[in-house]
Amino acid sequence: MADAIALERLGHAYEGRAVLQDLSVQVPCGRFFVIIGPNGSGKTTLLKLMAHLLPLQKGHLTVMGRAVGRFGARQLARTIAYVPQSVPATFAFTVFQVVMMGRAPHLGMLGIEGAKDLDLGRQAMQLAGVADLAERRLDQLSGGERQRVFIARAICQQPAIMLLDEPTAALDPAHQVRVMDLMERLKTEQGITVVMVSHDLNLAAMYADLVLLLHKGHTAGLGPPGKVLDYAILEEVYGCPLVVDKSPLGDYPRVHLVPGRYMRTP
Ligand SMILES: Nc1ncnc2c1ncn2[C@@H]1O[C@H](COP(=O)(O)OP(=O)(O)OP(=O)(O)O)[C@@H](O)[C@H]1O
Repeated sequence: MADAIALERLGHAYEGRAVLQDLSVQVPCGRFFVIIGPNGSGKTTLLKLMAHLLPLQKGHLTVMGRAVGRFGARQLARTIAYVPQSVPATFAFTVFQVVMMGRAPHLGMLGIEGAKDLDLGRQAMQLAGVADLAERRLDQLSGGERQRVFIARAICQQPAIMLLDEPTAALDPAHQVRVMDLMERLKTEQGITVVMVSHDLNLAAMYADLVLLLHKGHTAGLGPPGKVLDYAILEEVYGCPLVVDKSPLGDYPRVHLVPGRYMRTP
């Protein structure tokens, strides 16, 4: 299977401080790929590099077999949709207007939306569960509602690859499952490649085909959840005790945090 994204010896530094080092990773087309790792391990930086929101400093990055720098902005926007970690609340547009921005790379010279574009916008709002908020302004929404609006915008963009930075962080359990199920459906029914940063190890366990565990800008684990979500690997990377057992729902690892009081010796 071709790779949706391939990194070769990728490195990145901010003001001379290296945050990603020598990363070589392939994301095969049509897979659900989840990036996990401690705070500051480089997950968002990696996702922004994949989206070409940060300039490539070191190494190679190809998207659908083509060097990322060789894409025009419009072409890249038709290929990749990016949902940021936090979205500005002070955005004086309505939900529907924001969702329709996802159509921009598909519109003609005059930028006029047709009936098909408007339908796709409404469908995307339905799928992300924000249809009833269509006429509300973004600054009148809760954090979780705003997050779902940006997911709707990404769906409306009809990309081949979805990059999502902690899309479930502000969501209640029902909306978390809804977003994860939706991404799984986009993968299964439309062959979309989903790359997601998450701190939720159990969501990663249940939905990911492949998990990348980052530690201080390096790969500490890469493979199916059953291989990467191993307690010894996780404890070493996160630096805290964890218990991993088997989910009652199926053949998935399940990760438990361990309260400090269980670690004290009597
Ligand atoms: N614009 C920036 N300028 C300087 N340093 C930055 C910048 N953005 C991120 N960093 C630093 O780079 C490192 C990696 O940051 P990044 O946001 O990629 O981590 P992360 O794994 O996504 O973290 P988190 O789980 O907390 O969201 C951190 O040490 C962070 O402080």
